[in-house]
Amino acid sequence: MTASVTPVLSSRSLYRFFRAGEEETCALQGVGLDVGAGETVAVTGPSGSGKTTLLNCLAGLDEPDGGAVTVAGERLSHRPERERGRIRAQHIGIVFQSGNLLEHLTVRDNVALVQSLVPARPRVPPQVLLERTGIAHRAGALPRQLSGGEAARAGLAVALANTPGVLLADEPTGEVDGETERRLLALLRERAEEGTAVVVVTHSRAVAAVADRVLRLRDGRWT
Ligand SMILES: Nc1ncnc2c1ncn2[C@@H]1O[C@H](COP(=O)(O)OP(=O)(O)OP(=O)(O)O)[C@@H](O)[C@H]1O
Repeated sequence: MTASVTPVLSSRSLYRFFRAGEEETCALQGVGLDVGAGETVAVTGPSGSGKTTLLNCLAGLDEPDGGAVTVAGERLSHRPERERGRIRAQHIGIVFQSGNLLEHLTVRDNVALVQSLVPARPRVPPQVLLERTGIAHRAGALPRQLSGGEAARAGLAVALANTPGVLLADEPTGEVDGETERRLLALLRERAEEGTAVVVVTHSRAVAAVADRVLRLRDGRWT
């Protein structure tokens, strides 16, 4: 897959520090990244190397202490939360380990809610999306009634609900069996082929194998 010339997602020299008492951790130390439309980038690295911190900054869920994030030509970092929320809803789908499902809504209604946030967007009907992610049979279930693998599939359906230009996924296949992993990977590839820029944090070789580029973080820097 060849990336387009203009990146859909960019980070420039990202820094993020965490302070706990006397101790300071430099979770990100000048991380740059450009991801083009249709490109899939896998981010690997040991525990504590900064992968989740990077994804949080790329999603606008966390603010970097230095550097900038740009999505679809708009600066995402160092903007009020309300504006970051708007940019996220328009351009970014997120699959996080902590889950992206609202507990009081069924799987189907979680998808429908996300789609209602940006009404003008062309998109796949919820039922079709749930079938493609292999979770249609649990459409009426609440998140707490799902197994880990089912929750992963439902989470991907929600992340893809608005046909986002950027998909950020933290270990999306962490809790699924081999067959489900193949199915989710096929879906990620399909989205990338339709033009989505995908960044996936993973320890899985199968996931890294389908990526166009595999980047490795260590101590908050690319190695
Ligand atoms: N909110 C926080 N407060 C203090 N330190 C933090 C915070 N979040 C992350 N860190 C520290 O920043 C570093 C990077 O953490 P991060 O979660 O990004 O790593 P990771 O590569 O995703 O790890 P894992 O593979 O174990 O999920 C770690 O040393 C972690 O302890």
